[in-house]
Amino acid sequence: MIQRALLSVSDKTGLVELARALVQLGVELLSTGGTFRALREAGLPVREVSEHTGFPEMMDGRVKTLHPKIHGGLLGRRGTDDGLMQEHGIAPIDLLVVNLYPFEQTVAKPGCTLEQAIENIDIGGPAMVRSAAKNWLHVAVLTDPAQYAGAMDELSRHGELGRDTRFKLSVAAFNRIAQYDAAISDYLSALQEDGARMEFPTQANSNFIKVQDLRYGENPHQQAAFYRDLYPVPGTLATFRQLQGKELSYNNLADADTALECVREFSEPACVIVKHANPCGVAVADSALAAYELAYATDPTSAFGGIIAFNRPLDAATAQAIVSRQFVEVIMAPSIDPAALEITATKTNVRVLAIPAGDGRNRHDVKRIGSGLLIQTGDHRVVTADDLKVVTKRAPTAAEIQDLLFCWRVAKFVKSNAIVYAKNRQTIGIGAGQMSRVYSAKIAGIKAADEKLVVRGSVMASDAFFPFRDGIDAAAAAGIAAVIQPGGSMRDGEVIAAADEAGMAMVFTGVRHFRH
Ligand SMILES: NC(=O)c1ncn([C@@H]2O[C@H](COP(=O)(O)O)[C@@H](O)[C@H]2O)c1NC=O
Repeated sequence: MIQRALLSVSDKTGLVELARALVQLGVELLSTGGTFRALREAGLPVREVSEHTGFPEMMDGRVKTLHPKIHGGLLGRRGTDDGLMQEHGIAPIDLLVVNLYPFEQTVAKPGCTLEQAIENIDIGGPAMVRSAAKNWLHVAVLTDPAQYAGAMDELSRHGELGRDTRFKLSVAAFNRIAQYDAAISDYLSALQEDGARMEFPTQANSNFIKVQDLRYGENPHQQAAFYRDLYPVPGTLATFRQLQGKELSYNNLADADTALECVREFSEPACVIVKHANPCGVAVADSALAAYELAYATDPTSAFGGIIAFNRPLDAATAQAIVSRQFVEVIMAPSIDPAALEITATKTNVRVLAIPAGDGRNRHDVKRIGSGLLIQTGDHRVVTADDLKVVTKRAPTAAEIQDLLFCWRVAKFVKSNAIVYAKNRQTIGIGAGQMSRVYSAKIAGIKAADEKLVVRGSVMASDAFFPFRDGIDAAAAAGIAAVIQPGGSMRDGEVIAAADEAGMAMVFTGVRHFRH
């Protein structure tokens, strides 16, 4: 039975409704300054904590609830500590409603000072939350207005919050405290003496929320689950809505991430098909359907069972073209037209994801290694025509520049060593993940030949510089007309000479896009 509740909240959403329902159930209310005033103004019977403890709130609210009568009331074991509690005049508190000073929101504001941040570190709130959550067998704790309705419903039906509910609320409370402390630690450990923030703080904390268990990991003998950031960036993969299809697998999600990131590189209608972490076909065209047709044509063999991403809504014609032609694991787009969904529904296994618009990206890339993490800022560098340095006698034509930039954007998402051939903003051969660049170039050529795509007059992107002229010689022999690459090799002179001998145009970006 809940006889007494303490309410102390910064976010007063839903407070009065909750308190009114508690009063109707005969619960005695205790409260701190601002919360007390809000309840009083709503005409509800409530006693101030300071009256209850006989000790005033002081130090601008730094000390309000830090008192044995409060913590004893929250921590006392009913049935074990009753005598002690009576002896010391400690009344049990059965329900705690607390949400904390808005530290996260405060430090997110531009220009937030250290002093403002420090004053928004809640001390008494988390202390009470910990006391109540530890004593979950006897005490219930609400730390989020989103929990109020469910709690009120259960209370009105059963007159109390059951054991299961109290345990879940206790776990949620400790999770909230962990998030809160991580936010404080993140903020302070990134702060430098001059007030600037370090890119990489002295401690890296993480708060990830489980979205779902996965059937298995990369392989069936591995277990897996999918977690998202506590605060996902709008437009990133974790914000997806699955509209139909089988449960997503570990590999689906990993590949979908590459497909989404790649397709968002383009502002015109684009389609990216990913297989085993690499794009196997990418194209830009006047419509999603035309882009899909071209992307598919790059490598139909690999596109089988692929992940297909669009940067435009999925329409019925495109959905029809896909499902009538190929086996596909995942189709993703910013939104899915209802008519397209009717078509994909005929293939019940196909996972269809809507990823709401938003071009946010995670600031950091993280890779787990044995007992450690490698953290880097994301590879968000965009190369434009103005960044290109022509190094050959022949400068690329306007059409070649368009293809070179297209090809370069694709190469950024191909595992190194990456070589991409393209023409008319369609990939026509992709060589990925080889340990030597010349082999990636050979594979790109083989793929184009296998699909009977014409290499002559195409352009080539290389994610890093050519260490020797052999890659250029091979490309020239295949008919490549122009090349984009970072430059910077010791043998750039030889490489440029090879291009000049073949009458090729070559541009340097000065930027490398390794991807491992
Ligand atoms: N100092 C204390 O003893 C203390 N006890 C509760 N608080 C916080 O004070 C806030 C509510 O204050 P008010 O009721 O005055 O609006 C809550 O966010 C609560 O977590 C405290 N504030 C900071 O530590």
